[in-house]
Amino acid sequence: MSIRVAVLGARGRMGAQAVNAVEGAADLELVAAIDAGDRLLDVVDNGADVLIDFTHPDAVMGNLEFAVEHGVHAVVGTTGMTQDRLETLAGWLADKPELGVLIAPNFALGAVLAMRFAEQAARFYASAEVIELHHNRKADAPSGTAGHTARLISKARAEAGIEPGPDATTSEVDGARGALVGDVRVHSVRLPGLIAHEEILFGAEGETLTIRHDSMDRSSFMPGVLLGVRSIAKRPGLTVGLENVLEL
Ligand SMILES: NC(=O)C1=CN([C@@H]2O[C@H](COP(=O)(O)OP(=O)(O)OC[C@H]3O[C@@H](n4cnc5c(N)ncnc54)[C@H](OP(=O)(O)O)[C@@H]3O)[C@@H](O)[C@H]2O)C=CC1
Ligand SMILES: O=C(O)C1=N[C@H](C(=O)O)C[C@H](O)C1
Repeated sequence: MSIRVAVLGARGRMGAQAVNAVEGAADLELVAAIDAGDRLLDVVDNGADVLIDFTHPDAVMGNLEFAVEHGVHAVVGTTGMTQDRLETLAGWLADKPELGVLIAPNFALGAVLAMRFAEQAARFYASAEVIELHHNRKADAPSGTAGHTARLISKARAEAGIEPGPDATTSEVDGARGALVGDVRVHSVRLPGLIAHEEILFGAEGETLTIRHDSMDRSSFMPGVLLGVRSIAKRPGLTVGLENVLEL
């Protein structure tokens, strides 16, 4: 039996890709393609098992409240999922123990691996910075991926008892040293021509390590999205990060 899927944000850059990916998968059936202003109840009326959300940070929590209320599993790529939001979502899910929600800051395999590699490197380097580069139509900065990467590095360093490395800056034009996420500096670049790119830089005496990932095409996110859709019914509760599904 096929998995019945609804796509939210269906006319957007990612939603349109997700619609095509679902339509191209023999074991999935697209039952609703919904964008801003469309009728959300079609998700339920058309019997969706799983919804995919690629909408907007301002819309995603409302969509998730709806999904949980109506017993629809959710696979979420939309950014803006702060710790407060994750706690709220976990609270909603506590009343629906059979339901699964996957929040993935990045569905591209290479990006997930890059984050894992950065987490592993973090305990060996006191100094680390993240540069993320995206298309100039992106609403949020820093990217969800960069935020997640920075938090992973901060946590790994703290667990290893490492303080962030020295920085002699005493005079700064506002923003020149980037934004602090945890205790990691994150720098955001926005340019037409880019899709989604991230560099994680580590420095120590006499050496640097750079981990870089590039999504050249939004199709790079689709295998991860489909994996999420196929596995979410077997993962009740809240899962944050595709690395957990991949068992990295
Ligand atoms: N996790 C991952 O791997 C990835 C995540 N993303 C994230 O996905 C999100 C979407 O990105 P992208 O596709 O580039 O953005 P787009 O702006 O191209 O698409 C978003 C779409 O969602 C629509 N929308 C807004 N509100 C609602 C709503 N309440 N219900 C249904 N549809 C709605 C928008 O309509 P309108 O324009 O009319 O508002 C638009 O068509 C972003 O947060 C982005 O960071 C992106 C790439 C990969
Ligand atoms: O908006 C995008 O394009 C992307 N958003 C996600 C993010 O903010 O990390 C994932 C990827 O970087 C593309």
